[in-house]
Amino acid sequence: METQILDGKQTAREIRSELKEQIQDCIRKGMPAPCLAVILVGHDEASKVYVNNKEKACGWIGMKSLVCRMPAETTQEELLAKVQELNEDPGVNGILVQLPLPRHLDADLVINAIDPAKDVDGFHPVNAGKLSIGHRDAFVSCTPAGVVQLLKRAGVEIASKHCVIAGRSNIVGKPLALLMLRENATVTVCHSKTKDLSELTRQADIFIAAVGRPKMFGPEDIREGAVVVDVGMHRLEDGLCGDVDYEACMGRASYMTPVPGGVGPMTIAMLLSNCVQAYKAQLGTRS
Ligand SMILES: Nc1nc2c(c(=O)[nH]1)N[C@@H](CN(C=O)c1ccc(C(=O)N[C@@H](CCC(=O)O)C(=O)O)cc1)CN2
Repeated sequence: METQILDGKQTAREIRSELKEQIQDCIRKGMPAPCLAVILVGHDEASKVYVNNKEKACGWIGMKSLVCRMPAETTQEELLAKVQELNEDPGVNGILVQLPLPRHLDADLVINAIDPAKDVDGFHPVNAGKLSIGHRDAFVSCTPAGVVQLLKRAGVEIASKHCVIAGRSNIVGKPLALLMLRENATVTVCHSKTKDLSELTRQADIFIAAVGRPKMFGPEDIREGAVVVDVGMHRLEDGLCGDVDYEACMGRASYMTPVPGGVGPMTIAMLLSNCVQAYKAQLGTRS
């Protein structure tokens, strides 16, 4: 079987150009450029790469970015004070705190402190709760939103399909299950306590791997012709890979996302989209 690549880089490029147009329209009408504030605490190397990618992406679409780099020793109080300062800054439309935080910091406490109207990661309980009851004005977390956009823009049918998600994290697995339900898929969520995991993944029309274990899934775990989406991101000695053995599944899956170049760039594209959504909503309340 020929496997079609779900090209996240190209799709993210298309989304960025749509957002750039929207921002230029707003600026032509006299509105200020939108601004995304990113807080990076400590020196996690991968986080530095991701924050740099976010900063670059903002520049590409005409969005301002404010990167607050804070030392690893930052206290909970100092971090909460920074979040509050950004909440109160009318020039800041979106706020995110890059995860993971250093171990001594409570991420939930920090996320709860972000104004839900500026929570462009979609992690705040208000936004997560709104998603769970179908409110469409909530910010949806970027990776799940990116997966759905990648599938829809590639013309992959989701409605009535059996979608199996391996992984139940708060930032990917759980919101992704809700989004796929919203798209009328039949959703199965697997996790570390699931028995006969392979029996379930082989039943999937759409299999989404989000377990955080390099190359955990191979051709024996997917049905011939399944759509395979790999949310994993691992830096091994021979380069980046995902949760799926990409080369081994080539020729068995009908569609597959590469790592890198699949879900990752879509995560950033959807972050930009959320920030433009926040910007427009805030301008609407101010006009
Ligand atoms: N506050 C947040 N923290 C984290 C999030 C998030 O959504 N919000 N998600 C991940 C990291 N992440 C975004 O921050 C992220 C990971 C990977 C990529 C990406 O574009 N990957 C590229 C390869 C990049 C490289 O060269 O290493 C790809 O897959 O092609 C973007 C964003 C955890 N933290």
